Formats: sequence, structure tokens, C-alpha cells
Amino acid sequence: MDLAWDPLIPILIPILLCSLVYFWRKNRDLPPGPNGIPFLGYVPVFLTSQPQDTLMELGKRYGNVFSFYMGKRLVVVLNDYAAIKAAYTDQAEIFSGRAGGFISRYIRLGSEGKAHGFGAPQGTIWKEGRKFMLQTFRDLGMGKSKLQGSIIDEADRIVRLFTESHGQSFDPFPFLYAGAANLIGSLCYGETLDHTEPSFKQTLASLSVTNAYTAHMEPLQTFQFLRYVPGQFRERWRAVVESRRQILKFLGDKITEHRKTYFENEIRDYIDAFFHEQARKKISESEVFRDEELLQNLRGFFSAGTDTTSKTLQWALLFLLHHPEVQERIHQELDRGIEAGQRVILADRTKLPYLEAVIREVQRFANLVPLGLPRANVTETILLGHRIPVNSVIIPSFKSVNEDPALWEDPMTFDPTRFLDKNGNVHEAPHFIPFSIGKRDCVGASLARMELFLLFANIMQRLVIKPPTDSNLPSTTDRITYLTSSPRPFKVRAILRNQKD
Ligand code: HEM
Repeated sequence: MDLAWDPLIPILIPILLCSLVYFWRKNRDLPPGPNGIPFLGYVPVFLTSQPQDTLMELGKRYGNVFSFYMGKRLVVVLNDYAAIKAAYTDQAEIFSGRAGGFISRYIRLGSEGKAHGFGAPQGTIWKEGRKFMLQTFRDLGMGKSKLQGSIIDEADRIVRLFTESHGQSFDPFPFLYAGAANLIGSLCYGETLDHTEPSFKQTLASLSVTNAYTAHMEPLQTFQFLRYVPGQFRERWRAVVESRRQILKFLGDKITEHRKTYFENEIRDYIDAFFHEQARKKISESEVFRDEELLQNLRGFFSAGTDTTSKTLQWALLFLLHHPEVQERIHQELDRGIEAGQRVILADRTKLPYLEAVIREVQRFANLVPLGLPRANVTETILLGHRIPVNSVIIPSFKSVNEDPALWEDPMTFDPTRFLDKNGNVHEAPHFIPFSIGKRDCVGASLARMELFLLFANIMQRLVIKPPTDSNLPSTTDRITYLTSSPRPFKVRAILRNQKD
């Protein structure tokens, strides 16, 4: 036996030494963290339904910057405000990359097998695409009063659909979801659709599927081979493929219709603005304004702008069921500030500080995007004393910021007044960061703020939201978490304010 090994020893020892040096160099000075299994990484993150809680638990053991492997990729968790700020603000350029797993990339693939859209990891397509989107949405009315008409119309539609239940219990979420998608649609392709229009309805269902499986901890994101394994992963993969196809067909049809009616002197929406830029720039010279970028940018806006706004409003309704005193105070403020029968407009914001504070507290307490969108560092760097190898997956734990007792008094209590100063005006602390911070923060934040205010205020202006009669008060702690975290579906009753229950 010994004799058989003898000739191999001079070969094995250098291999062993090289491996040791390789692993030492690879892992030296990394943030601390739990050990994983070779090739799989730290398995518990794939098994939990609430990864934000698993990571917060790890944070108690390993501190505010810790790391582990998911598959062969290093994940670095920023587990408090100081760590997120140190990365996203103090090293803004370095942490401006976007990480994405297999499914995220697959969804962005074009016909020639290259990924498109400004969800790009880094570079011109992201930078220029983001600049163009901000400018175009601003021109079309984001953050200004021009867009408010469409938002108020959508609020009217939601109120009408809610009241069609005639005081019976119903699930409000599908109406909020379609409403939020319609508002993105009005900016992207210039029209809002009836919530029951078949291709729109189908697209909304498909969006839910793609948004579910692009969560960070979805195993298919890390282990693409699972798509061939019979069972739930193959089913998920098939659902993603079909949903992606359907969403791109819906948006592709909108682009084709626009080509037929485009008139260069009239920019109706984002698609027209894109055509205009294509003509100005000579498409062949600009990778940012190719047709495939247009299609993928539209898909990205739908995906980012629909789940987020609608689920925030869903949480708002749920918290109101648990806090009737908050709803009562909103109604009193509306009655004082807004004439009966009038729609609430943006200019009314200063008259409604309590309602504004409620929206912020909903965002804090709901932890809607508890782990943000994964970022990546574009070069190797040192963060708070730890080495972060290039292209690590960076996960900010917004939940740990929102629940940090050092930052918020009594953080586990729903209390909108924490967002009011002593004069009753809205006050936002710097650590209130629902839209993230830094170079890659939420590009739709102004639009989202506008939508949340106008939709919530106009719904509250006309309705009282009451608990269901056919089920218990729904839970605020039982959640479904993908990229966004929402309550389990629940029912409410909606009563017109001038009507008896
Ligand atoms: C309540 C509503 C919303 C919340 C809480 C929210 C939150 C976020 C967060 C946390 C990120 C990740 C930022 C980062 O990596 O640092 C993000 C990115 C993004 N959001 Fe939002 N968002 C909302 C609404 C919207 C809307 C209405 C749009 C409209 C199109 C939008 C478009 C985007 C896009 C395109 C990105 C990626 C930006 C980039 O990679 O440069 N979001 N959002």
C-alpha cells in the first residue's frame, strides 16, 4: 500500500500546498460568517421562507458585515445602516453594480442570447438607460402634477371596484395590483386598461411568476441545473419560461402598435421618447437605444413598479384593520383639509401630514423589500476592515435598519407619529431608506411617492376600510416573501364614508 503511494507523493504534496494557498488567498480577510458545504454554500438560506429573518439572526452572531457562499459566489450582507451607508454612499461607484442569478439573467435575454435592459450589471446600458428613463418620466410628469390626473382616475376606478362588492368581504389586492400596473402602463405605452382585459390580466399573472422566482434565495438562481430535475424546480422553470414569453409578447405588441402611430413631434409616452432618441442617435451607433433594450426596459419598469406600490398599499389596508384609531385620525385630517366631494391633489400634501406619516410608517413597518435588490461591487475593496472580492453579491438588510432599536424608538410598534416633528410636520430621519441609497437607488422613487400619496389619500377620502365578516382579522406577521414581502391574501370590506355599514 505504502509502496503504491510513494511515487505519487512528490505530485500530491505540491497540489495540496497549492490548494491551501489558493483557499487561503481566496478567503483571507473576508467578513466573518457561517461555513457552507463545498459547491452548495450555506444551505439554510435556500430552505427558509423568510430569508430576512435568517440573515438577521446570523447578524447577531457575526456583526454588521458578514459573508457566506451561495453556490460558488460570495454573498456579503450589510446588516445595519452604518454598513449600508459605508458601502452605498461612501464607496458609491464601487458598489453600483447589480448582481443577478440565473433566472434574472434568463429573463433579460434577447434573441441572440445576450442580456438587455438597464438591469445590466454595470456599464453604459445601465448608466445611460437610467439617465434617459429619469429624464423621460420627468418630462411625462413624474414628480409633477401632469401625471396626477391618471393617478386620480385610477384611484376612482379602484374605489368604484371596491364598492361594487356592496359591503361584502373581498380581497383588495388584485385591484391594487392592476391599478399600479396601469400607472406604469400609462407612462410606458400611454394607456390604461380595464382590469379584466384578457391580455393585461394574463400579463399581471405572469409578472407575479417572474417576480417570485427572481428572489435572491430562489435555488434556481444559483443552481441552474435544477431546471432539468423533475418536480417542483422543473415546474417553476417552465412557469418562468412561459411567463417571460407572455410578458414580452404583451409589451412587444405595444411597441409594434406605437411604430404605426408614432409622430415625431408628439411624445406620448416612454416608447415614443425612445423612438425619438433612436432617430436622433442613429441606432447603429448606440447600444443603449437598440430595440431589445426598449423591450427589456419596459419589462423592468413593470416588474419593479407594480409589485412594490401595490403591496405597500395592501400593507396599508391591513395595518388600518389593526389600527382603527389611525384610520379615524386620517379621516379627521381629510375632513379638515379637503372639501367634501373634492379629489385630493398633490398640492394638498402639506394639509395632510398625518396621512403622509402613515404612508412612511407603513413602508418602515412592512419591510416591503427587506433585502433590497442584490448589488455587486465592481472592483475589489475594503469595507469596514473587511476585504470584499470583486463581484461579490451585496445584500443590504433593510429590515435590520427598520427594526434597529438604536435608530427607532419602540421599533416593533406601528406608530405613524414617529414621522412627525413637534410642530406636526413630516420629518424623515436619514436612516429611513425604503428606496435605498446611492448610485443605484430606486429610479422610480418620485413616481412611487406620488402614486402612494394620491392613491391612498383618494381611497381614504371616500372609503372606510373594515375587517371582513367571514374570516378572522388577518395576520400582520404571516408573510409571503420573494423579492418583495407581502401579507397572505386577506379580505376587507369597503364602505362609502357617507353610507351606513
Ligand atoms: C413603494 C414603491 C417602491 C419601492 C419601495 C421601491 C424600492 C426599490 C429598491 C429598494 C430598489 C433597489 C435599489 C438598490 O439596489 O439600491 C429599487 C430599484 C429600482 N426601482 Fe424601485 N421601488 C418602488 C417603486 C418603483 C417604481 C414605481 C418604479 C417605476 C418604474 C421603480 C423602478 C425601479 C428600478 C428600475 C430599479 C432599479 C434601478 C437601477 O438598477 O438603477 N420602483 N426600488
